[in-house]
Amino acid sequence: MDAHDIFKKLTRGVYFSRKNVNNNALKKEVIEAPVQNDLAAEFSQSDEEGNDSDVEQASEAESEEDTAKFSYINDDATKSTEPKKKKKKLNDLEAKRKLLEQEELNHFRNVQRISVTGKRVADPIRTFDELGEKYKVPDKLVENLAVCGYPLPTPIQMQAVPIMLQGRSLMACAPTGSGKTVAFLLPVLRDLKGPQRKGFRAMILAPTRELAQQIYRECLRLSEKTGLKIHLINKVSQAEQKFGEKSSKKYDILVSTPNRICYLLSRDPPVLDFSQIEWFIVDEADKLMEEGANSFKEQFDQILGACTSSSRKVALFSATYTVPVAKWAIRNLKGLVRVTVGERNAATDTVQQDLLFVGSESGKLLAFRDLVRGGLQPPVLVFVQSKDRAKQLFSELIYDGINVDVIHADRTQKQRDNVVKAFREGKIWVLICTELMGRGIDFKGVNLVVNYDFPPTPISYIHRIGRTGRAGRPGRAITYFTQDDTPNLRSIAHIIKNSGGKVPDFMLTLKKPKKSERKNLAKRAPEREDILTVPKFQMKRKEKLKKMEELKKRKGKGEKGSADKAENVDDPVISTTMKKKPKKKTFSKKNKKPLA
Ligand SMILES: Nc1ncnc2c1ncn2[C@@H]1O[C@H](COP(=O)(O)OP(=O)(O)OP(=O)(O)O)[C@@H](O)[C@H]1O
Repeated sequence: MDAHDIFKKLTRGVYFSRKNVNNNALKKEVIEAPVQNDLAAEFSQSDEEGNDSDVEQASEAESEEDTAKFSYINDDATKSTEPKKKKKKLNDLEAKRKLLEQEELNHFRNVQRISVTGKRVADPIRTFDELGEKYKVPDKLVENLAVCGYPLPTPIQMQAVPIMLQGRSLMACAPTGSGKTVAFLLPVLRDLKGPQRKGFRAMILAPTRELAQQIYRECLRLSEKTGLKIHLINKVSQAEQKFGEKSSKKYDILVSTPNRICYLLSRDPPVLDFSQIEWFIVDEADKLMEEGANSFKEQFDQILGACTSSSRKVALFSATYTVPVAKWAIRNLKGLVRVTVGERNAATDTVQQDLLFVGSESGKLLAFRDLVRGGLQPPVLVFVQSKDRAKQLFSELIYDGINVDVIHADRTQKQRDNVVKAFREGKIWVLICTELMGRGIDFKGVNLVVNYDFPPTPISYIHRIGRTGRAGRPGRAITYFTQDDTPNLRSIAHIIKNSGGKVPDFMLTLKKPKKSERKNLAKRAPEREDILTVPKFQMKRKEKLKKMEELKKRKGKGEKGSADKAENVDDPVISTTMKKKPKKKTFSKKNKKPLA
């Protein structure tokens, strides 16, 4: 008879329960025993999530160990613990494997500077080839990516594409020029699974016509040979004729600006039908959802309201993050995932940024001429705060013999198209523009952005300077400022510092402007002296003559029809000019000479 048998005899009839056992002694034993799951030790250095699960596992192990002790009095105890131990070992191995995977995933996201918020978020992809295996993305689409010259996904593509392929709504923020267009086009093209003649199933909204055109072109390139039909509303008058009841059924994807769509939706009967829309994509979401006078919010709500399908998903993309958009998304989008690449509201770190104090308005012109004299590397984009100032600067630079042109909302669609095309083709070296070109436009290889007029908001600064330094290329941005620009100087200095640039210390400690002051600046740019080198009295005579000529011309013409107006209302700045009679101005390019 061994000790075990003696113990059994002595304790016959005694019932053991958890209460009867000396808990403290038992616990001590469990803790001091070589814990079977060595995970706790191994992952003690892991992140918060890992540690949490370690704690859970340790307590699970503890309770299982307890059970083993109590079952000791049972005759069959030894037999029954065997499979349990095996199962536990398997569970532990599985848990260990999962933890390792999670660790590796977290590390990968950290390296790519991807952060995600949401439940059960899809893992990021490392290569485009993975899309075929995991998400059944057709070979054709993957081949098109290679043809476009995209060998590997950018961080936003790595994470946004699988999330959208999971069928989840998304709010994505990633730096300017980081490939957000492909990030939303690719999953949409996969999800629509070829043409179906059901009418529009995806819609992409952009704030300006130029950006809508650019997205349309990228969509055509990526959807090559998929059979999907994409439509860009260029002219509302044409669209009205085009979208009869049947003809609109043949298109799968619509790309447009909000005003054009709203105009067509408000026709009686409505020219567009959005009841089949599955994907509602908003590029530059913070711009399109901005509240206040001259904003797009009303149009945004109207369009979203027309997308009545229960399977509708929404994806919001921008380089800048605003709290109202995040709040709206959290409140309205089921199963939302939020993705941010890098720091929120940061400038691209591939752009070398400089701030230059120019003293006065005339100092800006001197500084720009100095820049040209020192050698300018085209293409160059120059931002000013208004159409009038764009025209003034153009008149100055054209007489300097600079190969320059100008784009703003007063120019006709044809003129705007021609200018963009010429700039893309390198026929224009310096392009003067307004906020109209500040967002989304992807001119390949812009070497320099000049903020001739200080940006109205830090957000505008990030987008404007993001026209250079795109897709990992280096770029440069110079921002002129005068005493009048001090209110926003502090925030912009911080943006420069945060992206690795150097700024004088005093700028970082300038007084913070009041909220009301910032709001006013965002709404209305400061009054500035005209851009001119000709004495003022000569200019006034010239202006009088010009105005008289314009009056004569206008008398000969009637007002434009409402459809024409809808063509010309891409951005809020333009819509304010709708009330005025259209001015027409043509620019002589006779004096254009290439840069010396
Ligand atoms: N995977 C990729 N590999 C290399 N280049 C890419 C890749 N994806 C996109 N690009 C290129 O990167 C450039 C910028 O892309 P895109 O215009 O989509 O940027 P974005 O993030 O939308 O910028 P913005 O915020 O200014 O609108 C484009 O010229 C595009 O062709």
